[in-house]
Amino acid sequence: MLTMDDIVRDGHPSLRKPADEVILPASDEDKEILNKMLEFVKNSQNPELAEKFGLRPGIGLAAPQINVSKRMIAVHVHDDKGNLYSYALFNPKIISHSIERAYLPGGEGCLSVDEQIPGYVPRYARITVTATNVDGEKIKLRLKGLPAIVFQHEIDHLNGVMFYDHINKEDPFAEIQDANPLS
Ligand SMILES: OCN(O)CCCc1ccccc1
Ligand code: NI
Repeated sequence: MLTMDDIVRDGHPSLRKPADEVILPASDEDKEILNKMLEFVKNSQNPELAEKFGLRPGIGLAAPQINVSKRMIAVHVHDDKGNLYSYALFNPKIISHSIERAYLPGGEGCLSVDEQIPGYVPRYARITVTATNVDGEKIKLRLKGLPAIVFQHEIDHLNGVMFYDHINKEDPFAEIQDANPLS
């Protein structure tokens, strides 16, 4: 199983390198890696396992964070209605998005960033994502709320972008145009 020892930290070149498209159909190795990524995210949200293995809770993970420069992400998060969004995806792509933006009033964190970096991270409020799941099926997702935020955070990782790149350097908590804070 993956642990925090497998997660590279800010400053590691993999976090700033655009990741490569996964050749489909995916190899058994790539499927194994992606399944382990989703398992890590689920484990990190299990208090017993997180405690036992020293896992920092996370709602997503991108392959560059485990030093695999491939376009693979895992997400395991509930929206504000309690719907579960649990996905292990190859080559996710945002094909359209709202003009309206959204942000988490408490800011964001990252398993690859050990310190807190305060500030609003402006994201699109709604996105449409296409991808191929770990079973090889093409999927299209229309996302809003926290799931939309997480997917953007993970897809940023595939493009070498970190959450704090989006924070206003002059005033981290400056008002964001056309944006609503997620409750
Ligand atoms: O890349 C995954 N990761 O570092 C774990 C935290 C993910 C995350 C945290 C806050 C808002 C959106 C996404
Ligand atoms: Ni992250």
